[in-house]
Amino acid sequence: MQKIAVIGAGKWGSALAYALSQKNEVVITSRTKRELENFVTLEEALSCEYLIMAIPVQQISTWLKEHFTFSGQKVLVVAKGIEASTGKFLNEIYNEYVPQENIAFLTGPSFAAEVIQALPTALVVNSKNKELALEFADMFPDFIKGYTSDDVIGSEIAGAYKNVIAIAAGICEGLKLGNNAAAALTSRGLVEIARFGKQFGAQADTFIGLSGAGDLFLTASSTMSRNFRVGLGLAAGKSQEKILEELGEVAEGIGTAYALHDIAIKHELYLPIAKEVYEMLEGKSPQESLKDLLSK
Ligand SMILES: NC(=O)C1=CN([C@@H]2O[C@H](COP(=O)(O)OP(=O)(O)OC[C@H]3O[C@@H](n4cnc5c(N)ncnc54)[C@H](OP(=O)(O)O)[C@@H]3O)[C@@H](O)[C@H]2O)C=CC1
Ligand SMILES: O=C(CO)COP(=O)(O)O
Repeated sequence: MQKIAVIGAGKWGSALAYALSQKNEVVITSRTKRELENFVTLEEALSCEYLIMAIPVQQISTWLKEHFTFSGQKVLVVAKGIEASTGKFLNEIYNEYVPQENIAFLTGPSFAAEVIQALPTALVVNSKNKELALEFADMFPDFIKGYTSDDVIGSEIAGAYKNVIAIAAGICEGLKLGNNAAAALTSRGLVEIARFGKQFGAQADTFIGLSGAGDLFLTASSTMSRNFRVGLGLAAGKSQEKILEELGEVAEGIGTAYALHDIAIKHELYLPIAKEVYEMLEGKSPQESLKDLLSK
């Protein structure tokens, strides 16, 4: 039995702690203390051989700098997003602290609320170290089908970018533009993600699999998605602050839209949906943005 520590007891960290505890010994820690039997100090968590990192992307650089020293741990990063302040991908951030052979990234369509009910789910463990990917995939319980991939950058881009497309899809729904418009937006979103991924060396197949189309279709079609709900809020004319206050949870698509905006300028990339999401977050009218995206 493996001893695993989950770091970050939010929705996803808690759901994964539950899932992994079916076959392994699991402890959990978080910034805010919880009254849980298996809640431990950060120091104790960091001494475990396996770490599940569930801290959101926009906070992770500071957290790693303040708290993390590598001592041989095997790390599975489960967040999805791109750092807004630097445009760095998660694997670039973590690679400053953890060697490539010790790190893996989790992607795929997976609402925490369904994982915690033990509903059937398929996930992908992505790592340059195939043995490590298999080791993590093997830790999942029967209700989670674990796949592996070595396309770290492709799966990471897919997982991060779909949150931005989900915001656009939420706006489309909020504005009642219909099913045709939603399908157009989602499929064009997938093309936009894949084109962006190609620029950074991703494998094309990743985008039609679980990490790409799978997670995009889930997130861009359900009010269970926080990012989709951000879109609904924007369509209703709410401010970013008000939306986040009502949400009470992280929505990585916001920071990622800002990151994509900077990356697009730096690399001169055409990212039409991400650009409109960024502009709506900056105050452009959703009606105007969706018209620019969907009309001639
Ligand atoms: N929820 C889901 O269905 C899924 C989420 N993800 C991804 O997982 C990541 C986490 O999401 P989720 O758990 O849902 O988010 P939540 O909003 O539920 O929880 C956020 C977590 O981050 C911790 N946190 C926030 N800021 C800091 C900080 N400055 N230092 C340390 N810890 C901090 C919080 O700690 P505390 O509460 O102790 O203060 C909390 O544990 C995101 O990247 C998300 O995109 C991926 C797949 C599915
Ligand atoms: O990544 C997710 C599902 O795979 C969760 O999406 P939200 O953060 O939009 O809820």
